[in-house]
Amino acid sequence: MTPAIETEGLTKRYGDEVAVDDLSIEIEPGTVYGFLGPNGAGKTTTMRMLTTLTRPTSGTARVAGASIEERDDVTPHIGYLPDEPPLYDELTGREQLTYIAGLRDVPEERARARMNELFERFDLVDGADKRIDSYSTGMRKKLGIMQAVLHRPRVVLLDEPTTGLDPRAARTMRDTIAELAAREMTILLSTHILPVVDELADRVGVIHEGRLVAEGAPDELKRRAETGEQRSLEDAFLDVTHDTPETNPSSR
Ligand SMILES: Nc1ncnc2c1ncn2[C@@H]1O[C@H](COP(=O)(O)OP(=O)(O)OP(=O)(O)O)[C@@H](O)[C@H]1O
Repeated sequence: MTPAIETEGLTKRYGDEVAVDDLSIEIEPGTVYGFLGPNGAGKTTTMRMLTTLTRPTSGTARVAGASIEERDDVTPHIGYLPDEPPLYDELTGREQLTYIAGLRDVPEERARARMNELFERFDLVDGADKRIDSYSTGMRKKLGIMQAVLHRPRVVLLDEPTTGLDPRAARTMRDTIAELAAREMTILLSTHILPVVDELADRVGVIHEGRLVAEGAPDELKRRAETGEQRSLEDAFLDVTHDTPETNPSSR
């Protein structure tokens, strides 16, 4: 089966700084892949390369079988929720989604039905016809994920999807992610909220200083951190992301 996401030696430098360093990962279709890492580890930069928003310095990647060098081939298959969703403040939520549906060539009737379903799901029916500049952070986030999945992409990249959400909205977000995965979408989920990954991810990749320092099923990572007592994903995370001058993923 063609991997949903495949990177080979993916590297991004900003001047002397290496934001992403020789990243090679393979994600099978239908997987929720938890992309974990401390602040500045390179998660967002990786997502921006995979969504063709920034070009790698070196290395290659394919998303839904298409090379990230071919923007038009990649973008129809992906949905992206960045940390701060790009929204037009002067539009209403419904107008924003209608605009995105148009860009994505979603037929009008289908877009309308899908929008209504999403407004219901995210408990945003009352806000649908209000201007986005009146939205709270959580409402903006909800609208952001709606526009990321409106066209039912094969691969969804979510950057910190639960940040800024109240517990109920965070629950809806987690349920939605689980449902998208059940529908065979592949999800790359970047977060530093470990329980979210623990609950949802089939596999976890831990990135630290731009490099993949551990990878496996959540339980596998927990076991690796085991020292006789009950260990959590947090222990595993802290174990592999403490500052070391040389971190070799193959030795872990
Ligand atoms: N446009 C840019 N110009 C210069 N440096 C950048 C740029 N974007 C990212 N970086 C640097 O690359 C590194 C990785 O950043 P990135 O945003 O990818 O990390 P992250 O894992 O998403 O962090 P966070 O969890 O804080 O969002 C950081 O050191 C950051 O300062």
